Amino acid sequence: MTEPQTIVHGSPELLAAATAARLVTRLVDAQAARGTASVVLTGGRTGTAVLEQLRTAPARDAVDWSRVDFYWGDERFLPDGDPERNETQARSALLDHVPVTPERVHAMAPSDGEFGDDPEAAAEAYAEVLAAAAPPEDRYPVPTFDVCLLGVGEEGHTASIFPDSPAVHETERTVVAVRDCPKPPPVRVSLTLPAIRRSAEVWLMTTGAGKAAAVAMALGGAGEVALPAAGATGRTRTLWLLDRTAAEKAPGLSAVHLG
Ligand SMILES: O=C(O)[C@H](O)[C@@H](O)[C@H](O)[C@H](O)COP(=O)(O)O
Repeated sequence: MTEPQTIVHGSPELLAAATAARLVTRLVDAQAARGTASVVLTGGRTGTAVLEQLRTAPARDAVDWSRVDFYWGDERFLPDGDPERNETQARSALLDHVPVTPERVHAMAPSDGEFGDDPEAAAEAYAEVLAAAAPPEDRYPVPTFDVCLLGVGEEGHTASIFPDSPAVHETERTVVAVRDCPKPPPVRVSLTLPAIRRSAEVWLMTTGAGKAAAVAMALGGAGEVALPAAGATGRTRTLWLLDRTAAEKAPGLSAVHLG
């Protein structure tokens, strides 16, 4: 577990643009080191804004998009192409605009796909996708994602892991179905915290005064059951990327207040 670092940006727009630039550099560095890179995408306004900014970023094509593996931290369990699906929004924001390798875009199954309306089957299938991508020497069925992008909810959820939910108590499975999700739509598929924690770097990105209490609790030592975002840590780096309003209640933020 790495201690969280915090960077505070002057506005949500600046946070999205700066995080897009940060992601370009992270992916380029990974490809320089290994020839490939992997990123876990998130749903939500903030995560999608980052992809929108990435689409028009000047350095965008410093990344060899054909050698990036894309995963999702969670997905709304809806029919293929539904505008509310995180995959649909990510394709519209970025993936349809860069030369990705289709087989390297690892979307979670839709509710009208090969597993039908069975989110448990979709979750098990995605766990198998992760296991197949995991290096055998790691002896853990999840690859070491170079970066896992996550949003944060007002009550501290991240991905589709909500406070005191079955998902936050899950310690064995890497991907679970989520029902009765407090944030609509109610049925989802989500990585669990043990899976998220396999990431080299976890970046939690959030903006707005509505998130300030959750951010303050997470950075103030809250436990993951009450505040699941607090349990989203990377093996080499945990980075909280905030705008000023989301940071306003955080304890002793020694972060650099960037422009
Ligand atoms: O599918 C989802 O809804 C997301 O994965 C979810 O975890 C989201 O990231 C947070 O709810 C923050 O959303 P905002 O960035 O829109 O506040």
